[in-house]
Amino acid sequence: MADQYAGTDLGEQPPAPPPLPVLRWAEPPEGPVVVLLDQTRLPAEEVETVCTDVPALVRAIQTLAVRGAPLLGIAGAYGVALAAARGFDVDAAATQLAEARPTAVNLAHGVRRALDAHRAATDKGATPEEAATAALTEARRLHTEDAEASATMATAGLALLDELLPGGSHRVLTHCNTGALVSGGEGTAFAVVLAAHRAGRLRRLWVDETRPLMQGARLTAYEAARNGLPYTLLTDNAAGSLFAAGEVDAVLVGADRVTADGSVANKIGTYPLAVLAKYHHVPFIVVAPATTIDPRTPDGAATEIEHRPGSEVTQFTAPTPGATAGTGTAGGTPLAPLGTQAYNPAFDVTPPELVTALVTEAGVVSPVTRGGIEELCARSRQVTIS
Ligand SMILES: CSC[C@H]1O[C@H](OP(=O)(O)O)[C@H](O)[C@@H]1O
Repeated sequence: MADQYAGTDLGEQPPAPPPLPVLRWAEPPEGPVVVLLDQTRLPAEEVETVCTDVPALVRAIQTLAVRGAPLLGIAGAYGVALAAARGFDVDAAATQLAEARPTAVNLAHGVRRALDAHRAATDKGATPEEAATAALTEARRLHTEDAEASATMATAGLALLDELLPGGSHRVLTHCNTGALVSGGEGTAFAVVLAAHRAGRLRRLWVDETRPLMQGARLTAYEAARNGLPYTLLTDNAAGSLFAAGEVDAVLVGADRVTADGSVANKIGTYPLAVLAKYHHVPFIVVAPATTIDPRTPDGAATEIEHRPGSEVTQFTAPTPGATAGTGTAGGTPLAPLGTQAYNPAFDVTPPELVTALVTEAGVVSPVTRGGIEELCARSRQVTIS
């Protein structure tokens, strides 16, 4: 392929960048808050949003100011801690947080962990302050666990890439954003890409722009640039031609929910990549922490897929405080005639038979089967308990 696509040349490799302040708990004099990097403003601006109550955090989740399955779980847990610390109705807060977005099971999981910690403390006679502290401690534990899971998955994922693609440096295609912006650590699939880069085995990262909210163009390219990766952006509809040209060695994506049979719900546009990978005999690898596995949802058909406003498809909205790109708020630039109806599912489902391997911190499953999922769940409970 013509060398004009040889990857964004960043010249001298910059030193590893400081960690992104993606989400943190703070206790200023006026009371505890959850502070998050507003992802709707990236890459143009690095702006923090301070959430002083649960409705503000719910809005941040719904507008994707904070997003990405593992980080949604962490945000949900801190949201319960925030409600408890500020004397709000904790049960009502937990319901509002868990229902803010339906597909990423991590959100409900994180809310549940903090809520259970709060209830357990209360049941043991803890004061409201002590119960609030218990919820915060659990949120912090989940935050740390996710960072550790990210590092484990990065190592396991790179070992798998080296096993599947011996002897070379890898050309990886990824979809949406799965880096530090979705994680307590360096991410899921993107953490594997980072590990390959640091090991000198990333030849190129192909970055799907990921319509309509452009998580790839806005966020993955931002993380790739700040880490000095050789990356090339492409429109989603250009991916097929890359496979046809033999330019993709592996596909690495994240997940929002892995069901009991191994079906993978992930950003819309993932399923077509899995079909392309199958047709072109390219490994299709899903990287997700065990908190993304949901054994209670039997299969992909039972997975609730979030449908978002059609205006995200029919309009472009320049990043403004609290507005999701394309939400049709004042000032949106029409990309279609006004009144155009748009189909806008935020996720699709990839059946397990199209997944080469599922990489988690509890182990790698390949092929992806119901039994393999059950084994991961059993192992992750052991990991959690230990
Ligand atoms: C590995 S979690 C990242 C996951 O979340 C994204 O969805 P969204 O940006 O709507 O939160 C997408 O599905 C990514 O794969």
